Amino acid sequence: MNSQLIEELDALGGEILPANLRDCDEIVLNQPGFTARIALWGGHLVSFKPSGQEDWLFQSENPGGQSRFGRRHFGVPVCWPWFGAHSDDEDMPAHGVARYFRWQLTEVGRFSNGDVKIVLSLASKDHPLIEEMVPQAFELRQIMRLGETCSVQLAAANLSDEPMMISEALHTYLHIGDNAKARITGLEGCPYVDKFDGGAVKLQQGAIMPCDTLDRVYDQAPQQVTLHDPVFKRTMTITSEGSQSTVVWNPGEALAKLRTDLEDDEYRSFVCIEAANALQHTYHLAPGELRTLTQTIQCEPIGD
Ligand SMILES: O=P(O)(O)OC[C@H]1O[C@@H](O)[C@H](O)[C@@H](O)[C@@H]1O
Repeated sequence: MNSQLIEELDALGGEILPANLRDCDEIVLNQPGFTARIALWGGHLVSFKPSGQEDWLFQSENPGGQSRFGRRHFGVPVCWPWFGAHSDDEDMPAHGVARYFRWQLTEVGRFSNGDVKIVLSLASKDHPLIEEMVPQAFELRQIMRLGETCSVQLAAANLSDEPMMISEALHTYLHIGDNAKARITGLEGCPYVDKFDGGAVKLQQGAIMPCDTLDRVYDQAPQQVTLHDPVFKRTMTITSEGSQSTVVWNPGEALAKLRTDLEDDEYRSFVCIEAANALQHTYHLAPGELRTLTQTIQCEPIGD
């Protein structure tokens, strides 16, 4: 890794530590107001923990599948260039390739208001296996902005001379005190595809509560959704830009027990609210085109 970047990270109060995640390095940031961790494997923002608060992001205790395409459940995985199963090849891993490769740290600094800026990139040309799996050349960049709020912007460029078919998500695992008590508002009246009910199309009636056994792709969703957590006594506002679908996922008890890459009880401690473009919002990224998808989390305490 470039020594200037390491010096810049050091000046920010950050360091790179060897982690146990696929033996890949992790960036650890210690700031006066928060700590954060970013795994270069998969380019995951793993943890964002403001001082005196519970982490905003969930991390599974389970190390996940140890194969090349083993899944890990924490932080903000990037699903790209496909969301869910591959459209015509069942041997391809779920949710694309971006979360299974090592990203490069390319920039470290601050925004003008003092927020920390970390930029990671993943270029297909640097990974022969990606070139085998995805015919078109591309480059991805994530700009993480960490301060009073926490945001991830994914920028994707098609560097080939053919269009690319894209579905995508920032698959954020939000950390909650108890999924039976947490509630999501903002999606009332939106149509959704219920993946736990054979893809039936339904209309959201009222708030989502409990946050249990949900695998839903919402369409025409507003760009802002709120997660109310009476146990951690906070509300999180999740704002998306560049997203036409909002995915809400919690595996529930039965599915969690079947999974070997998640501990049995962990479904109680997270709900995923994902900024996405999926199903009918799959789109063509033209040669030379760049698109961005952004998700920002804000958090407010709930008084007693
Ligand atoms: O286990 P994975 O591949 O990380 O995916 C978790 C879930 O991610 C959600 O976004 C999908 O809608 C679910 O169908 C999927 O099960």
